[in-house]
Amino acid sequence: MRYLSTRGTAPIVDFRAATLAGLAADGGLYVPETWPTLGRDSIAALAGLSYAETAVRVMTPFVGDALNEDELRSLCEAAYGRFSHAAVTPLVQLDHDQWLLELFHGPTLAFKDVALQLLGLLFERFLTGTDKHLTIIGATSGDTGSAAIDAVAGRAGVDIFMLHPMGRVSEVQRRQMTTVLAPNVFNIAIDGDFDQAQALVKAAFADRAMADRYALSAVNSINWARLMAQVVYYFYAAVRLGAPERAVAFSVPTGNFGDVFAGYVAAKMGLPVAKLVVATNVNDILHRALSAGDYSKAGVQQTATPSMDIQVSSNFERLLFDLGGRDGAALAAQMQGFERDGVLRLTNAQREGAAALFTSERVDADEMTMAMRWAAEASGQVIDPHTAIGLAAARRAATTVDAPMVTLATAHPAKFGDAVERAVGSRPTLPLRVGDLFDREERYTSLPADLSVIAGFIAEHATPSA
Ligand SMILES: Cc1ncc(COP(=O)(O)O)c(C=O)c1O
Ligand SMILES: N[C@@H](CCOP(=O)(O)O)C(=O)O
Repeated sequence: MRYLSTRGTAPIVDFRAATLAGLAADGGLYVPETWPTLGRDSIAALAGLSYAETAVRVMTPFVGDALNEDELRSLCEAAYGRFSHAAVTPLVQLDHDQWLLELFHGPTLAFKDVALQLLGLLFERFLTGTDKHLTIIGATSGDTGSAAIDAVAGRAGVDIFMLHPMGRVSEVQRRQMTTVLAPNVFNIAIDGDFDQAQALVKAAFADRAMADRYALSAVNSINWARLMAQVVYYFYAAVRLGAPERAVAFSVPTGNFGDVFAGYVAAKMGLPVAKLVVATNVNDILHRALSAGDYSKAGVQQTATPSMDIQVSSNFERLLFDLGGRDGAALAAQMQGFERDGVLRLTNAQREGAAALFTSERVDADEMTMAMRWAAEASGQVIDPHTAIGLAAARRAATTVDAPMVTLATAHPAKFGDAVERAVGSRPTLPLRVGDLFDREERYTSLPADLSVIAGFIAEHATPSA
């Protein structure tokens, strides 16, 4: 399998190179040259397989000859062996049509672990036997940071610099990052929002001298390997609910459009997906894009769902590229216009293509609270606020979708104890596995949202690549 850039001018690369690079040299995102498909028989044959084995079957076509099947299997077994639930991503039924897919049983209690546990191992595997040293630079609105840090802390050949927006993540999220004191982990609290953090990361990659000197790599969902690993749970869940005989719909609380784009990839691979519901909070750029073709920036509002307080959704570029006829030059012009003016109008082809599979819902704070209460009252499930945005959207969309509806439960409720307590009146307990989080020493550096300052900090602490 080979990977090309959405902006059309970077060299085409294999899976190993796409994983190690993260972002393509022309500023675009890597996508597979073609979408591999799994036929009905192959999908039916996933029934009853373990999560790790399902992952091997779904990911093998994307990995190509970068790993043989046994190597991929041993990485998957190691990655998913660290999850606290035997099913890795269990399904929970809420009522006749509504289900939750619990994606938070990994070490840092959010769906990011599903991909990042594997990505940490892929980095290690691809660096073994080389003298290359990777410098990971990432941006987080709360969950990617801790999952990425857990995946690479203490590993040889890798340093990680993680930017989070100061004061805009929950205390549990912050402590999960800042209490990891491994010498290769550098937490940076920037004076700005997540969009600024993400823009700084992309600007660092655009500085080709810096990117090459430090072998910059990405752990955000701009890295294709992240999305590839997230495709797996769509298959795993759908097969348990009757696929390929029965189509299944998914509601996905959305920020950077990575998780829901993985659902699009699953559909492209042949999984019968009845609908993908893109659920946003009041930071609704994706809802406006999908319902009215208007992808234009508005100021970011702080909400009880901090991980979704995003207005520039990186992976939307991948969708626009695929639906726009895979024309790198046209997409580059569209994205440059967006970067310049903060406005992008979808073409008719992009709008119609999106409408065939996606629908979108904007969910406000009251509806989020109602969804948390409904889950608690109807089925005794305490859900986190992000999941509640997805569930509120799922219940609205269910009136027009004739299929089982699965909401992706993206974080453990204890990560957002204050918001959960406000909604349902009791505070969820942190699982024992996070240990003495509130007693541990924290370490982070506060810096302005300024590339030259961030680059200076990296130059001071990172190891240049061989
Ligand atoms: C708990 C939670 N839910 C939902 C999202 C949104 O996912 P995505 O950015 O892949 O759209 C995030 C952040 O990415 C998150 O941390
Ligand atoms: N919500 C995310 C934002 C970054 O998303 P990613 O999936 O692109 O890494 C977070 O928790 O950091």
